[in-house]
Amino acid sequence: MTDTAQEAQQGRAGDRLALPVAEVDAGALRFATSGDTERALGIGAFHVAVPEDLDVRPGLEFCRTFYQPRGDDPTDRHRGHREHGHPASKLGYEDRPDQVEQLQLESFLWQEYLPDEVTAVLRRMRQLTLEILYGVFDAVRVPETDRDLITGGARQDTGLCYTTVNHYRSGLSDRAGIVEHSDSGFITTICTDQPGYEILHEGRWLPVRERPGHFTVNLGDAFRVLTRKLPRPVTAVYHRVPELRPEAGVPDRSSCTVYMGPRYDMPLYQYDAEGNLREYQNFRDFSVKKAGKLGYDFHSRV
Ligand SMILES: O=C(O)CCC(=O)C(=O)O
Ligand SMILES: [Fe+2]
Repeated sequence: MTDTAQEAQQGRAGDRLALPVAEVDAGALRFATSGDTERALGIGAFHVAVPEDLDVRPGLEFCRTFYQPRGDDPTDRHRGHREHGHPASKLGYEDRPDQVEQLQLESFLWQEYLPDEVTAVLRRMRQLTLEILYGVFDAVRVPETDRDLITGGARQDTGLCYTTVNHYRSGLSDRAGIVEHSDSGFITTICTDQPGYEILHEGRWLPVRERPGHFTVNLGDAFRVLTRKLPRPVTAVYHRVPELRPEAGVPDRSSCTVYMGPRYDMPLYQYDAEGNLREYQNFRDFSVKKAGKLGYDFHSRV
């Protein structure tokens, strides 16, 4: 095989990484081949087709308004989120040290704080994320009977599920778009409007090849810890967005995500080599330590 053909087969051509592709069909996650499943678990990231009847535009449009000052309309939920305070949330708005500014809201607060059409998009993304999570549990053979315990009840929405709405402020120079990190939970589904997402793959940072009409899905630390001693451990993908520069006529990069992980009052779990489930570490302790390593303050309200 030529080098180029080999690289294309491995999903690396022209120094862009082509991720494995899956779809959710009648609630079940399907990769094109079993080789794709293996690659997806090894990379810790893959693409999933956006369902045909899901229009993500209200989500992406909200990424372009949430940080704007609210006008005279006190009921406007599209704008004013920098100043809002979101008192019912333990997360809320954050001005990060990198280019990104973020609004993070738990799923039980979407209806209260977000425009209805944004809540509708996020709820569809949440359902899809749950189906993908269960598909990955199947792939690594996590027994059905353990899943409610491990996730804190992702199916009943009693685990931790939140959205992150990202605005990359291209006007801020000399800083990363979003600094390299792994996500802390089990899984994150990302909807974005522009390239920029990069993965650390075999020791090199590679931009991921865009696949229109697809979400990008990341596997996170909670999955890595859970499966570390199993025959098929999954990778918590290390990812980043490098500094973005302003371009005339091009809006700032946007993304909105749905994240699922353990609640902060729960343990992370891990299977031992015999396949027995053990408590590993309190998830809040794990998260505080990790934020410190990244140079972030951990959410002050959690
Ligand atoms: O904007 C992106 O593509 C990635 C965002 C991200 O990594 C995050 O919100 O954790
Ligand atoms: Fe991330």
